[in-house]
Parts: sequence; C-alpha cells; structure tokens
Amino acid sequence: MSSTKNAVDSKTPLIEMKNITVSRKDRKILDSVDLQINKGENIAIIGPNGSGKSSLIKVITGDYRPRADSRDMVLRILGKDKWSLFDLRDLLGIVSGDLQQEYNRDISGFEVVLSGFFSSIGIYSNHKVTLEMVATVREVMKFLEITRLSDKLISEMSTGEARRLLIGRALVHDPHILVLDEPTNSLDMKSHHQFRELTRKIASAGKSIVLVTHELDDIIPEIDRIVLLKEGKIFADGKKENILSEDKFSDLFELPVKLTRNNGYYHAIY
Ligand SMILES: Nc1ncnc2c1ncn2[C@@H]1O[C@H](COP(=O)(O)OP(=O)(O)OP(=O)(O)O)[C@@H](O)[C@H]1O
Repeated sequence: MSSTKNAVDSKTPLIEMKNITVSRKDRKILDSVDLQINKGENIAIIGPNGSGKSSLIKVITGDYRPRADSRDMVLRILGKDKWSLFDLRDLLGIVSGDLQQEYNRDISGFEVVLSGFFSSIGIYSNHKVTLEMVATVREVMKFLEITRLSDKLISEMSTGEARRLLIGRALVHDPHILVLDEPTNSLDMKSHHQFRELTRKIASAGKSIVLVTHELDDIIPEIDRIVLLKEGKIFADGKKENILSEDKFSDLFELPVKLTRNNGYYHAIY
C-alpha cells in the first residue's frame, strides 16, 4: 500500500506549528500552540471536550485560519508556508464521525473509497474515473480487507463497516498522515477491537497516525508520543510513558484518574 510517490526529505517536518492562536467570538480556542510532527511519528492528541482538538486539525486542513498578528507565527506543511489542495492531499487523509454523517445517500462501498480521489461525497457524472484510480481503490480495499463491501450500499452498513470504508477513502491518495478524529465513537467492543487492529496494520505499513481522542483505549501500542490539550493550550507533549501518568491525567480532566496498562494498551478508571 505504501509508495514513494509523495516522498519528502526525512528531515523536513510534515507539520510545523509555532505560536498558533485561533479566536472565535473574542475567545481563544487555540492559544499559542507549538507542535511539530515529523515523518514516521505516530501521535495521539488527547484532551477533554472543548479543549481544541478538532480546531487544531482544522488549522492543519486550512478550515480555521490562525491569527496573523503575531510575527513569529509559523504554519508550515511539508516545509512550505503556502500550500495547495494538492499538497494537503499528499499530507493528510482524514477520518471523522462528521464525515461519516455526510454519507447519508445510497452510495456503494466502492464509490465511497473512490470518492476520496475527488474529495467528494460519492461519485458524480463530471468525475473522470481512470483505470489507475479503479486499480488503486481495489488495492486499498484489499489491504483493508473490505473488498466484500464493494457493492453494498453505505446506508445498509454497520457503523464499523462504514468507518473502514472511510479509512479507504482517506488512503487512496497515499497520504503521509492518517488523521483519525475520535474514530471509535459509537463502535461496539468487537468493531472497536477490529478498528484498532486495522490502525496498527496501517501504522506498520509506514503511515504516520495522528489520533484525536479522549479515550485512552484507542491508543495503539505503535503510538509513542502523546500531546495533551487543555483549554486551547498544549498541556504536555512527550513520550507516552512520561505523559500517560495518573497525576497528569487527573490534572487534565480535573478528576482523580487511575491508569492501568495491559498488553501495550492503557486504560483509565475514574
Ligand atoms: N466555529 C466556532 N465558533 C465558535 N466556537 C467554536 C468554533 N469552533 C470551535 N469552537 C469552540 O472552541 C472550543 C474547542 O472546540 P473543539 O471542537 O476544537 O474541541 P474538541 O477538543 O475537539 O472537543 P470535543 O472533544 O467535544 O470534540 C469549544 O469551546 C468550541 O465550542
């Protein structure tokens, strides 16, 4: 599944943010955020509801513009200060619950994945589908073990099946980073387990995973860096074993939290 078509110099950060502030309605929803993500890193961004996790992703996708009044503000993608939709496609594949809600029409599994090439919800008559695209969709679906969903309509799929297709949709561009924004919301125990196994397979294939969550159980063993967000600020950033501590979590969520560890996964008891 991985290729070198989008190769960047391994020293160039995929994402470089310095002093990023975003305001809405006179309130800072991100406040002087510094964050650098390097090639090959797998990270989890964790924080309570409203801490700014989705806003941070929206800065990367260009949906939210940071305040430009600070001279030392940096927002660089693949080493560039200015980037196009094509640069972004090379960089990011995004899977979120919001996106899943948009797929509320009768679209087949194959078309869901194919629509990743057009950043659209489904396929329309003006889309020029090439043989190469079709071959890539087949390859990605095989890798994700979802070929059997090709002809099934998304409206007739379980949440877990639909979420796997959205991963396929995110991967057809062979992006450097797969962003999973609260990916296990509304998945049952088995689908949750399958989703985590799939994420592990993708990380092993060389993609960087950026997981946005407030669930410790989502953090696959391949994720070794954790960024904690609180009230729009970076609260902590570092190696998993240093950041996933009971003290930090109790402070982050303002609640006494106990952490346990089993088979490379962490769990919170509160
Ligand atoms: N477009 C907007 N207009 C006004 N306020 C906004 C906007 N976008 C985000 N916010 C506010 O910014 C804060 C951070 O929101 P954000 O969605 O980034 O948090 P989050 O950590 O992803 O939360 P959750 O875990 O609940 O998804 C919240 O208080 C939210 O209400």
